[in-house]
Amino acid sequence: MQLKLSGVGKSYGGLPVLSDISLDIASGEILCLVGPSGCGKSTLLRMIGGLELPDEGEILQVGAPPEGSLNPLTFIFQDFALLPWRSVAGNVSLALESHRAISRAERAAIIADVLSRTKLGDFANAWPKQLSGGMKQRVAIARALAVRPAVFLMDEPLSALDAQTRDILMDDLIELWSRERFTAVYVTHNLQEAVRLGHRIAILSRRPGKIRRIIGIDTPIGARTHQDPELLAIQEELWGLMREEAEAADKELTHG
Ligand SMILES: Nc1ncnc2c1ncn2[C@@H]1O[C@H](COP(=O)(O)OP(=O)(O)OP(=O)(O)O)[C@@H](O)[C@H]1O
Repeated sequence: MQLKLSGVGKSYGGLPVLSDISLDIASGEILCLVGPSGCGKSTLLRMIGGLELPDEGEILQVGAPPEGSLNPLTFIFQDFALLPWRSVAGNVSLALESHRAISRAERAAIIADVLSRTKLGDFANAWPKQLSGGMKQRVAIARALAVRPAVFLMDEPLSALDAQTRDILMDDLIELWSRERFTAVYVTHNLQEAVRLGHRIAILSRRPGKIRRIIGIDTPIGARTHQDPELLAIQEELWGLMREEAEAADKELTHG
Protein backbone atom coordinates (compact mmCIF):
# COMPACT_ATOMS: atom_id res chain seq x y z
CA MET A 1 0.00 0.00 0.00
CA GLN A 2 1.25 3.46 -0.90
CA LEU A 3 0.67 6.73 0.91
CA LYS A 4 0.10 10.01 -0.89
CA LEU A 5 0.22 13.26 1.01
CA SER A 6 -0.59 16.44 -0.84
CA GLY A 7 -0.50 19.97 0.51
CA VAL A 8 -1.00 18.83 4.11
CA GLY A 9 -1.19 21.59 6.70
CA LYS A 10 -2.12 21.70 10.38
CA SER A 11 -2.52 24.41 13.02
CA TYR A 12 -3.28 24.21 16.72
CA GLY A 13 -5.22 27.18 18.11
CA GLY A 14 -4.11 29.38 15.22
CA LEU A 15 -0.45 28.33 15.51
CA PRO A 16 0.68 26.73 12.24
CA VAL A 17 2.55 23.51 12.97
CA LEU A 18 2.87 21.95 9.50
CA SER A 19 2.58 23.56 6.10
CA ASP A 20 2.29 22.26 2.56
CA ILE A 21 3.62 18.75 3.08
CA SER A 22 3.52 16.68 -0.09
CA LEU A 23 5.06 13.23 -0.09
CA ASP A 24 4.59 9.96 -1.94
CA ILE A 25 5.65 6.94 0.08
CA ALA A 26 5.98 3.83 -2.05
CA SER A 27 4.94 0.36 -1.03
CA GLY A 28 7.86 -1.33 0.74
CA GLU A 29 9.66 1.94 1.37
CA ILE A 30 10.96 3.15 4.72
CA LEU A 31 10.74 6.93 4.84
CA CYS A 32 12.48 8.57 7.77
CA LEU A 33 11.27 11.93 9.02
CA VAL A 34 13.82 14.11 10.78
CA GLY A 35 13.72 17.74 11.88
CA PRO A 36 14.11 20.02 14.87
CA SER A 37 12.08 19.56 18.04
CA GLY A 38 8.52 20.74 17.72
CA CYS A 39 8.51 20.90 13.89
CA GLY A 40 5.49 18.61 13.69
CA LYS A 41 6.93 15.13 13.00
CA SER A 42 4.68 13.31 15.47
CA THR A 43 1.70 15.39 14.38
CA LEU A 44 2.31 14.32 10.77
CA LEU A 45 2.56 10.68 11.83
CA ARG A 46 -0.69 10.92 13.80
CA MET A 47 -2.43 12.42 10.77
CA ILE A 48 -1.10 9.68 8.48
CA GLY A 49 -2.47 7.16 10.98
CA GLY A 50 -5.86 8.88 11.04
CA LEU A 51 -5.65 9.87 14.71
CA GLU A 52 -5.97 13.51 13.69
CA LEU A 53 -7.26 15.29 10.61
CA PRO A 54 -5.26 17.75 8.54
CA ASP A 55 -6.66 21.29 8.23
CA GLU A 56 -5.45 21.49 4.66
CA GLY A 57 -4.60 19.01 1.93
CA GLU A 58 -5.23 15.29 1.93
CA ILE A 59 -3.67 11.98 2.90
CA LEU A 60 -4.57 9.01 0.76
CA GLN A 61 -3.91 5.31 1.18
CA VAL A 62 -3.54 3.87 -2.30
CA GLY A 63 -3.79 0.16 -3.04
CA ALA A 64 -4.91 -2.79 -0.98
CA PRO A 65 -3.31 -3.85 2.31
CA PRO A 66 -1.85 -7.39 2.48
CA GLU A 67 -4.26 -10.30 2.48
CA GLY A 68 -5.60 -10.94 5.95
CA SER A 69 -4.62 -7.47 7.18
CA LEU A 70 -6.65 -6.53 10.26
CA ASN A 71 -5.39 -2.95 10.41
CA PRO A 72 -3.83 -1.23 7.40
CA LEU A 73 -1.81 1.10 9.62
CA THR A 74 -0.25 0.42 12.99
CA PHE A 75 1.82 2.51 15.41
CA ILE A 76 4.98 1.70 17.33
CA PHE A 77 5.82 4.24 20.03
CA GLN A 78 8.91 5.12 22.02
CA ASP A 79 7.43 4.03 25.36
CA PHE A 80 6.38 0.49 24.23
CA ALA A 81 2.86 0.96 25.65
CA LEU A 82 2.63 -2.54 27.19
CA LEU A 83 0.04 -3.49 29.79
CA PRO A 84 1.98 -4.56 32.91
CA TRP A 85 -0.73 -6.98 34.05
CA ARG A 86 -0.61 -8.99 30.85
CA SER A 87 2.09 -11.45 29.82
CA VAL A 88 4.03 -11.03 26.58
CA ALA A 89 1.53 -13.28 24.76
CA GLY A 90 -1.35 -11.42 26.47
CA ASN A 91 -0.07 -8.07 25.23
CA VAL A 92 0.15 -9.34 21.67
CA SER A 93 -3.26 -10.95 22.02
CA LEU A 94 -4.75 -7.55 22.86
CA ALA A 95 -4.28 -6.39 19.27
CA LEU A 96 -6.38 -9.34 18.09
CA GLU A 97 -9.14 -9.60 20.68
CA SER A 98 -11.39 -6.96 19.14
CA HIS A 99 -11.45 -8.93 15.88
CA ARG A 100 -14.31 -11.31 16.56
CA ALA A 101 -13.84 -13.24 13.33
CA ILE A 102 -10.55 -14.65 14.62
CA SER A 103 -11.00 -17.83 16.60
CA ARG A 104 -9.02 -18.64 19.76
CA ALA A 105 -6.96 -21.19 17.86
CA GLU A 106 -6.16 -18.73 15.06
CA ARG A 107 -5.22 -16.12 17.63
CA ALA A 108 -2.85 -18.52 19.37
CA ALA A 109 -1.25 -19.39 16.02
CA ILE A 110 -0.76 -15.71 15.10
CA ILE A 111 0.74 -14.97 18.54
CA ALA A 112 3.16 -17.89 18.28
CA ASP A 113 4.15 -16.81 14.77
CA VAL A 114 4.84 -13.14 15.57
CA LEU A 115 6.70 -14.01 18.77
CA SER A 116 8.97 -16.32 16.84
CA ARG A 117 9.51 -13.67 14.14
CA THR A 118 10.62 -11.19 16.83
CA LYS A 119 12.80 -13.75 18.67
CA LEU A 120 10.44 -13.86 21.64
CA GLY A 121 9.34 -17.46 21.27
CA ASP A 122 10.72 -18.41 24.70
CA PHE A 123 9.17 -15.42 26.46
CA ALA A 124 5.47 -15.84 25.76
CA ASN A 125 4.64 -16.21 29.46
CA ALA A 126 7.03 -13.57 30.78
CA TRP A 127 5.72 -10.33 32.32
CA PRO A 128 6.73 -6.90 30.99
CA LYS A 129 8.54 -6.07 34.26
CA GLN A 130 10.84 -9.05 33.70
CA LEU A 131 11.97 -7.74 30.30
CA SER A 132 14.72 -5.34 29.28
CA GLY A 133 13.80 -2.22 27.27
CA GLY A 134 14.88 -3.89 24.03
CA MET A 135 12.72 -6.94 24.72
CA LYS A 136 9.74 -4.72 25.57
CA GLN A 137 10.08 -2.93 22.25
CA ARG A 138 10.24 -6.33 20.52
CA VAL A 139 6.89 -7.16 22.15
CA ALA A 140 5.49 -3.89 20.77
CA ILE A 141 6.81 -4.83 17.32
CA ALA A 142 5.29 -8.32 17.63
CA ARG A 143 1.96 -6.76 18.61
CA ALA A 144 2.14 -4.49 15.56
CA LEU A 145 2.99 -7.42 13.27
CA ALA A 146 0.03 -9.43 14.59
CA VAL A 147 -2.47 -7.28 12.70
CA ARG A 148 -0.61 -7.74 9.41
CA PRO A 149 -0.38 -4.03 8.72
CA ALA A 150 0.48 -2.53 5.36
CA VAL A 151 2.25 0.40 6.98
CA PHE A 152 4.16 0.80 10.23
CA LEU A 153 4.10 4.27 11.75
CA MET A 154 7.06 4.44 14.11
CA ASP A 155 7.54 7.38 16.47
CA GLU A 156 11.11 7.30 17.79
CA PRO A 157 10.80 3.58 18.52
CA LEU A 158 14.40 3.15 19.66
CA SER A 159 15.04 6.40 21.49
CA ALA A 160 14.32 5.05 24.98
CA LEU A 161 16.98 2.36 24.55
CA ASP A 162 20.71 2.40 25.27
CA ALA A 163 23.13 2.53 22.34
CA GLN A 164 23.91 -1.20 22.20
CA THR A 165 20.27 -2.24 22.42
CA ARG A 166 19.41 0.30 19.76
CA ASP A 167 21.98 -1.28 17.44
CA ILE A 168 20.59 -4.75 18.04
CA LEU A 169 17.02 -3.61 17.42
CA MET A 170 18.09 -1.75 14.27
CA ASP A 171 19.58 -5.01 12.97
CA ASP A 172 16.34 -6.79 13.90
CA LEU A 173 14.25 -4.22 12.04
CA ILE A 174 16.51 -4.56 8.99
CA GLU A 175 16.16 -8.35 9.10
CA LEU A 176 12.40 -8.05 9.47
CA TRP A 177 12.13 -5.57 6.61
CA SER A 178 14.30 -7.79 4.39
CA ARG A 179 11.77 -10.61 4.91
CA GLU A 180 8.52 -8.68 4.94
CA ARG A 181 9.18 -5.54 2.87
CA PHE A 182 6.76 -3.48 4.91
CA THR A 183 6.15 0.21 4.30
CA ALA A 184 7.12 2.49 7.16
CA VAL A 185 7.22 6.10 8.20
CA TYR A 186 9.90 6.35 10.84
CA VAL A 187 10.26 9.50 12.97
CA THR A 188 13.63 9.91 14.63
CA HIS A 189 16.04 12.46 16.06
CA ASN A 190 18.87 10.01 15.56
CA LEU A 191 20.58 10.56 12.21
CA GLN A 192 22.50 7.30 12.51
CA GLU A 193 19.16 5.45 12.62
CA ALA A 194 17.89 7.49 9.68
CA VAL A 195 20.82 6.54 7.43
CA ARG A 196 20.72 2.85 8.46
CA LEU A 197 16.98 2.40 8.01
CA GLY A 198 15.68 4.94 5.52
CA HIS A 199 15.36 4.47 1.78
CA ARG A 200 14.70 8.21 1.84
CA ILE A 201 15.03 10.79 4.55
CA ALA A 202 12.72 13.80 4.60
CA ILE A 203 14.09 16.76 6.51
CA LEU A 204 11.52 19.13 7.94
CA SER A 205 12.22 22.78 8.70
CA ARG A 206 11.41 24.48 11.99
CA ARG A 207 7.76 25.02 12.88
CA PRO A 208 5.72 25.33 10.81
CA GLY A 209 7.37 22.21 9.45
CA LYS A 210 7.82 22.16 5.69
CA ILE A 211 9.80 19.67 3.68
CA ARG A 212 13.23 21.18 3.28
CA ARG A 213 14.97 18.35 1.46
CA ILE A 214 14.51 14.70 0.69
CA ILE A 215 17.67 12.62 0.50
CA GLY A 216 17.59 9.17 -1.06
CA ILE A 217 20.12 6.46 -0.17
CA ASP A 218 20.97 3.95 -2.88
CA THR A 219 22.84 1.37 -0.76
CA PRO A 220 20.41 -1.52 -0.10
CA ILE A 221 19.25 -1.51 3.51
CA GLY A 222 20.55 -5.03 4.12
CA ALA A 223 24.05 -4.04 2.91
CA ARG A 224 24.50 -0.98 5.15
CA THR A 225 27.16 -1.02 7.84
CA HIS A 226 28.05 1.34 10.69
CA GLN A 227 31.27 2.57 9.22
CA ASP A 228 30.11 2.88 5.61
CA PRO A 229 31.79 6.13 4.46
CA GLU A 230 28.89 6.99 2.16
CA LEU A 231 26.39 6.74 5.03
CA LEU A 232 28.65 8.75 7.32
CA ALA A 233 28.87 11.45 4.63
CA ILE A 234 25.07 11.55 4.32
CA GLN A 235 24.79 11.75 8.12
CA GLU A 236 27.16 14.76 8.05
CA GLU A 237 25.15 16.36 5.29
CA LEU A 238 21.93 15.87 7.26
CA TRP A 239 23.48 17.33 10.37
CA GLY A 240 24.75 20.32 8.36
CA LEU A 241 21.20 20.94 7.15
CA MET A 242 19.66 20.55 10.57
CA ARG A 243 22.17 22.07 12.94
CA GLU A 244 21.19 25.75 12.82
CA GLU A 245 17.50 25.03 12.91
CA ALA A 246 17.90 22.49 15.71
CA GLU A 247 19.80 25.05 17.80
CA ALA A 248 17.22 27.77 17.11
CA ALA A 249 14.34 25.41 17.93
CA ASP A 250 16.08 24.38 21.12
CA LYS A 251 16.44 28.01 22.25
CA GLU A 252 12.82 28.65 21.41
CA LEU A 253 11.68 25.76 23.59
CA THR A 254 14.00 26.76 26.44
CA HIS A 255 13.40 30.51 26.45
CA GLY A 256 9.88 30.91 25.46
N1 LIG B 1 -2.79 18.32 20.52
C1 LIG B 1 -2.05 19.43 20.45
N2 LIG B 1 -2.56 20.62 20.84
C2 LIG B 1 -1.84 21.75 20.76
N3 LIG B 1 -0.57 21.81 20.32
C3 LIG B 1 -0.01 20.66 19.91
C4 LIG B 1 -0.71 19.41 19.96
N4 LIG B 1 0.11 18.43 19.50
C5 LIG B 1 1.27 19.04 19.18
N5 LIG B 1 1.20 20.37 19.44
C6 LIG B 1 2.27 21.35 19.18
O1 LIG B 1 2.61 21.22 17.82
C7 LIG B 1 4.01 21.36 17.65
C8 LIG B 1 4.56 20.12 16.96
O2 LIG B 1 4.53 19.02 17.87
P1 LIG B 1 5.05 17.58 17.48
O3 LIG B 1 5.02 16.75 18.71
O4 LIG B 1 4.31 17.09 16.29
O5 LIG B 1 6.55 17.92 17.04
P2 LIG B 1 7.78 16.94 16.88
O6 LIG B 1 8.52 17.42 15.69
O7 LIG B 1 7.33 15.51 16.89
O8 LIG B 1 8.58 17.28 18.20
P3 LIG B 1 9.70 16.42 18.98
O9 LIG B 1 10.80 16.20 18.00
O10 LIG B 1 10.12 17.35 20.09
O11 LIG B 1 9.04 15.16 19.46
C9 LIG B 1 4.60 21.62 19.03
O12 LIG B 1 4.74 23.01 19.20
C10 LIG B 1 3.55 21.06 19.96
O13 LIG B 1 3.55 21.75 21.18
